Amino acid sequence: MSGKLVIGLPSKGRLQENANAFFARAGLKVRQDGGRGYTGRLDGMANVEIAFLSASEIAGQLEQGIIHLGVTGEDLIREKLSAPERDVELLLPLGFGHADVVVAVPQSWIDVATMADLDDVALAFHTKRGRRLRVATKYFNLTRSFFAEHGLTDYRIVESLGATEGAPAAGTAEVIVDITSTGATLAANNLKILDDGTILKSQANLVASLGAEWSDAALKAAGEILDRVSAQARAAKVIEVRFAGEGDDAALLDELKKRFGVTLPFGNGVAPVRIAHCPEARLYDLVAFLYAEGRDTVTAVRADYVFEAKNPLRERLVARLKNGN
Ligand SMILES: Nc1ncnc2c1ncn2[C@@H]1O[C@H](COP(=O)(O)OP(=O)(O)OP(=O)(O)O)[C@@H](O)[C@H]1O
Ligand SMILES: O=P(O)(O)OC[C@H]1O[C@H](OP(=O)(O)OP(=O)(O)O)[C@H](O)[C@@H]1O
Ligand SMILES: [Mg+2]
Repeated sequence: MSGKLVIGLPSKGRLQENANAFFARAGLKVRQDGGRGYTGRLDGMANVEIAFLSASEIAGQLEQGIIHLGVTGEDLIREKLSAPERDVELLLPLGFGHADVVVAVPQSWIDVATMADLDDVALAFHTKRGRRLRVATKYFNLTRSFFAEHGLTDYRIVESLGATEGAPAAGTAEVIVDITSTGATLAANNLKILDDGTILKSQANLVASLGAEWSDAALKAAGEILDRVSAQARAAKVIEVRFAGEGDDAALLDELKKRFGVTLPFGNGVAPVRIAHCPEARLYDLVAFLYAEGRDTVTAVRADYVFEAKNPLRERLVARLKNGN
């Protein structure tokens, strides 16, 4: 290995578009080699290599330490890794790729609403038919552990790699475990989610491999990416407000902190320009207050980044790498 930071990104679809947008917000442009190649880079970061992979391959390569960082669904991390707590760190939920892994049964099963009801049905089914209730899924591990937590043992899994929601109507299974986002596919197949049948609320995460070879260059590149991401996220939450200072303004600044929830990123100094980061929802209240205080001009700018040397995200990665190996 070159010692570079290797990042696994989804190679297609909505996950890919959203992952690219996530890096772009942090000022990092994803470039695909040759336009459609399966490798790439981040503009301006010489020590980064990108591998375009399927979401499930990303989970596997994080486990094996082939890639350092990856963007993939939490569902795939929990399903494919034998010891996710030991082998990876979920650094940041990314706010896209939302999908719930759920247990669903035919809507016609009107007296089945909970996992306990399903347990009753499973026992009755076995007794009456002489065979066990079938659950169609590709989430073997999540299904086994969730069913075990609910004391449900009288079933068998039938592997389904696609069109899982069609299994009950096709007669290949009675129950399904699959992901749902809008619920349209379940509804179209006359299925309903059990009241306590949500196994996992998944979304895409930025995930770090703890078993990868972390060279100094790789760790430095990851640190810069995480700093940019944190700075952008912090900046997106506030608006920078400037107004004329009068005297040391200590009392006024204290009042701003109490009444408007602002932070004073550069402290209560004697500088004539006061800089306050105001929650967006409080901006006009703050401006009106400053007018009333005799500050005739207030400007509000959006900071592109609010960098902070102490970054819990980067520190957690470093701490996990120290402890985990
Ligand atoms: N509506 C959706 N359909 C499919 N996946 C979704 C949906 N919403 C979110 N996801 C998430 O996207 C990830 C799966 O992505 P994708 O289907 O590209 O990967 P894959 O399963 O490896 O590839 P393939 O579907 O080609 O086998 C999972 O983490 C899943 O939870
Ligand atoms: O709740 P919904 O919004 O209806 O989404 C859920 C469906 O979307 C996915 O399939 P997709 O069409 O992406 O095809 P895939 O199975 O090939 O990934 C998933 O496998 C579900 O079947
Ligand atoms: Mg898919």
